[in-house]
Amino acid sequence: MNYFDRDLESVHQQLVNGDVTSAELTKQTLANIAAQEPDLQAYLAMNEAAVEQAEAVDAAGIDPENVLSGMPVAIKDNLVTTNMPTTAASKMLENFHSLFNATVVEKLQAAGAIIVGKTNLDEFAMGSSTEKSAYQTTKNPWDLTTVPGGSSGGSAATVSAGQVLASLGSDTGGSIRQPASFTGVVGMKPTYGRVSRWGLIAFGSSFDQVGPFTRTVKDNAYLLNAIAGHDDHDATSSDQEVPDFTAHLNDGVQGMRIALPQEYLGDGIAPAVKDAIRAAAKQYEALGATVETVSLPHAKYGVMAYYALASSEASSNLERFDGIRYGYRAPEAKNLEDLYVQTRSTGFGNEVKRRIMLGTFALSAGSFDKYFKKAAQIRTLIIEDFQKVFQDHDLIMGPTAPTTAFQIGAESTDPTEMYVNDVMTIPVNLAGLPGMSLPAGFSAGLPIGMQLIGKPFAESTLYQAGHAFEQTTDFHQHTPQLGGK
Ligand SMILES: NC(=O)C[C@H](N)C(=O)O
Repeated sequence: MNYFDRDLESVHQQLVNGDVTSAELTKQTLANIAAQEPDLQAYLAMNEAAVEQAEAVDAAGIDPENVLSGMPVAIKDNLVTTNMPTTAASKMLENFHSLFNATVVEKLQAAGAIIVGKTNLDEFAMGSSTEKSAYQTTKNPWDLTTVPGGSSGGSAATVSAGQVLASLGSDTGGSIRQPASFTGVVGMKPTYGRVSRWGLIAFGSSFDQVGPFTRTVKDNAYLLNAIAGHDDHDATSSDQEVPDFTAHLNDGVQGMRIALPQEYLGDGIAPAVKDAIRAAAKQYEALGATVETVSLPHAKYGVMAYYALASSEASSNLERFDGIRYGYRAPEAKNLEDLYVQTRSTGFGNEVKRRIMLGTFALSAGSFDKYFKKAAQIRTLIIEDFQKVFQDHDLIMGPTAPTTAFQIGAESTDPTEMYVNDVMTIPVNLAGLPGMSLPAGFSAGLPIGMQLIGKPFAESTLYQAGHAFEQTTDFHQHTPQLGGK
């Protein structure tokens, strides 16, 4: 059993008709995950109570109005849960159990979704390959020798492998969109503030957003319907009205003004990726949209600004992991200072330590103006670049990542090689805009992702344009290597 060729509505219909119960579906889902887990390594924890929870939904009756009722889903292991451990893929949080659920977890459960397990990530969401997990490297279902992207690699892989129809990830600089691109699924990074961050383990608090992975654009809209909205626990969550994100899916792109930034088809982008995006632009024109080349002149400084700002925020957010309040504690410390040093030296992996040091340096008295302040100024210039383009365009299109999935181990020597993966996703986080990746082609058997970027809170426009593209292409219907097993 897998979910290829199925979507939320079709499975929901089976549940409503009684063709299958949520408990049966959940058992099949768990069995399928267990069978593929030795190859895929997408999960860090399974929900022991999943079947019991599904039985409870069956007993209460599947809600015919809610496609998530009784539906198995997965979540990234940096979203806290009371009934499963939360590690953020760090040794620091080995065996950590939260006393509360993340708001998005509460919302999924309120909708009747069955959270089957928690997916692997780069430690504390720092990375673009899941190789930085302290526990395991998730594989890409399209080619098990390649990475699924990151940091939400487990959430992307489980949907791509047909194990669940939906999962949640988080995106600070590309962590939903880049893995979606690498694994051939749909991934949405909502507008900053659209989804509550309460219970998401903080990395870069002015960037982090939770968002869904799905096989189709419509399914993605359903998931965002379920998780969006203001939350009193998160002061940065917006009180903007939450529309029905499925409402405009069939409106098409006739008359839509799409911008294609020249910088997004420049040096460093693989030729096959550029070709796929040019073909997608033609497709949009054929569907009645106009596509115009524009410029985002400061986008190229985005990666530098991000690594100063996000690392600064990380250095502050990760201060709490001191060996006393949470998780891991070094066993043989001589005194308090030694406890801090030993705990943090052995509890954090190298990439996390690198970011903490980078951030601490950028925030230090002698460097603040030179790095942090400069980066904040670049952030403003990038926001202004987008504002200018959006004065006379409805959305921006381009590649999600410069390449398709790379080999495991390929980018492990120079950390900055990994950082440039996010060159086209990071500006979107710097500006707080919504961005979505969807399948737009293949190169040597590996998926290529297209990124659509919208105005603040215009996720509906992205879904509308994404759905129009998906309806006229079949990239989302291909089955990965692992699916043949
Ligand atoms: N968290 C993210 O969005 C991933 C990004 N590649 C980073 O390492 O910061």
